[in-house]
Amino acid sequence: MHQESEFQHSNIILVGMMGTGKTTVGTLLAQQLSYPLVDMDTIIAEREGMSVQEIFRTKGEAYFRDLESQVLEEMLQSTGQVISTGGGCVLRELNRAVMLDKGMVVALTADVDHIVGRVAGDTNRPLLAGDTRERVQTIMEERKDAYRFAHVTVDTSLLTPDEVVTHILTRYRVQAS
Ligand SMILES: Nc1ncnc2c1ncn2[C@@H]1O[C@H](COP(=O)(O)OP(=O)(O)OP(=O)(O)O)[C@@H](O)[C@H]1O
Ligand SMILES: O=C(O)C1=C[C@@H](O)[C@@H](O)[C@H](O)C1
Ligand SMILES: [Mg+2]
Repeated sequence: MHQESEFQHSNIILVGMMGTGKTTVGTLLAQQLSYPLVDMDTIIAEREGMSVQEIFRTKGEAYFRDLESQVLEEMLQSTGQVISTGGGCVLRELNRAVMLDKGMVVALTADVDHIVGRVAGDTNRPLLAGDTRERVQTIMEERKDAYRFAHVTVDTSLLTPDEVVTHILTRYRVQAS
């Protein structure tokens, strides 16, 4: 016996640490639902005409965070979208409140080894510059509570992106009663 999910047709908002698969899973989810995909990092980079890496370097993290909050609020005026947030979007209380109000918030997690394996060699993440493992461990420790506000949490460490999508869609479409 199932009942319609409270979330059906609302936004699906993916949050989580860098490398947990928000962009990858978001792309697949959007395809399956025929929803538009809103990748916040991509929108911010397009608006500024430079990569996230360049924004951090030339304008600083505070500037990026303000822009991120502004874009989030704008994007959440619409419904029926998949939104892949940037990894640090959860750091502001106001961002978390807006997300909870405007969709089903899904936190993707993964253990340090899997994250390091996924992001190794990619230079597009300014906060991971230097010793990647040390940076991932430090940021995960700093943010260990920040991702806990989500409606749903999926540990992606041992799942393929398609399996992560299946978990999310099950929760999105129906709630077991
Ligand atoms: N479940 C998974 N299993 C294996 N590899 C994965 C999985 N999810 C994502 N990946 C791979 O990990 C890398 C990082 O994924 P992705 O860019 O989607 O992460 P992200 O959460 O969007 O990171 P960021 O916060 O930096 O934007 C990509 O190479 C992707 O193919
Ligand atoms: O975790 C973070 O703070 C970040 C994650 C990326 O998605 C980008 O938004 C940026 O590199 C910062
Ligand atoms: Mg991403």
